[in-house]
Amino acid sequence: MQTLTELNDQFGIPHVLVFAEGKGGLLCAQITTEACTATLYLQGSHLVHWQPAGQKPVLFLSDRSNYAPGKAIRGGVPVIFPWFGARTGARTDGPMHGFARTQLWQVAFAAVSGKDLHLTLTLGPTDESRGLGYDHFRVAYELILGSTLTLRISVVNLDPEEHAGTPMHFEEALHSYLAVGEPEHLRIYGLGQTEFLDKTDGFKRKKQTDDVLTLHEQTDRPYLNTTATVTVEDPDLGRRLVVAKQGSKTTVVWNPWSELAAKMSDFPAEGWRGMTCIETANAAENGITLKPKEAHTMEAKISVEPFSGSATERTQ
Ligand SMILES: O=P(O)(O)OC[C@H]1O[C@@H](O)[C@H](O)[C@@H](O)[C@@H]1O
Repeated sequence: MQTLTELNDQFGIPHVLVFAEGKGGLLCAQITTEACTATLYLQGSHLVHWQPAGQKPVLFLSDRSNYAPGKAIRGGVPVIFPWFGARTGARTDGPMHGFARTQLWQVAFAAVSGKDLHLTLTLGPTDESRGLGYDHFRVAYELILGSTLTLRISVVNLDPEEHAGTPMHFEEALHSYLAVGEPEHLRIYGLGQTEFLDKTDGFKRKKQTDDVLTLHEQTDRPYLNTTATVTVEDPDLGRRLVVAKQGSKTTVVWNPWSELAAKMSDFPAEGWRGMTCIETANAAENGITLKPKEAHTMEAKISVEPFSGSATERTQ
């Protein structure tokens, strides 16, 4: 495990990148650049805060979140790997949404380029992952923190047997919790004519026929086979959040709404009114299979634009 002293000696950048003890004694990186402020916990490589200069925070973070070894943080951008949701298939053991979000990641690189901080963390096999059957892999997670946020996750199958080795199958998600106004006022563009699994209705496969998605109840939808940029118009906060992506064919829209929120011990009862997740993912039939030595990269880019319209002004 990298100690605080080692982290600050090797990667610290005065006034820009400081490693410190965060909530629950967990190690975190505190970031202040000309363009933004941000906080990332090394457990889970979990970005919990990103705020471009002159903007309100872009990521929702639950004020009832756990901060403890082995427990997932609620909010920010959990890194989901190597399965999405409950594990399915030949083995069904292991935690919901995989082990990556509760493992301690290693800091591998930090540098300022222009107004952005580039930060890379890596995760390799651990006792827990080996016990769950993941022995030969490495994940690199590169964050570019500035006036926009770029999150890039690369996975390589390191099976030593190049030809006779085992293909590695996985799912992944950058589970971004967007901080928004009243969810019913949002207009979400980019998912028209796209099929999704409705997890609130027994995983039934359905199709969104409208160009714009509005939310009125608990929503839990992996949209499949889509590479589209998603735009969230938020009249309450007067901004448009744009989630663009590469190497991703699944987009998940999740809002627990009142009933599920009330059942979540780490979520404020009214928290669902200030968040909606737009997740950049490869899940279900879009899961990735890598031959030995193969790698795959998925990227999400989140940006903020001003928006002065009302919730009902635009129909695209
Ligand atoms: O409570 P967790 O494990 O962080 O998951 C939160 C939600 O994450 C979403 O991505 C899933 O589609 C939902 O089904 C799930 O409830």
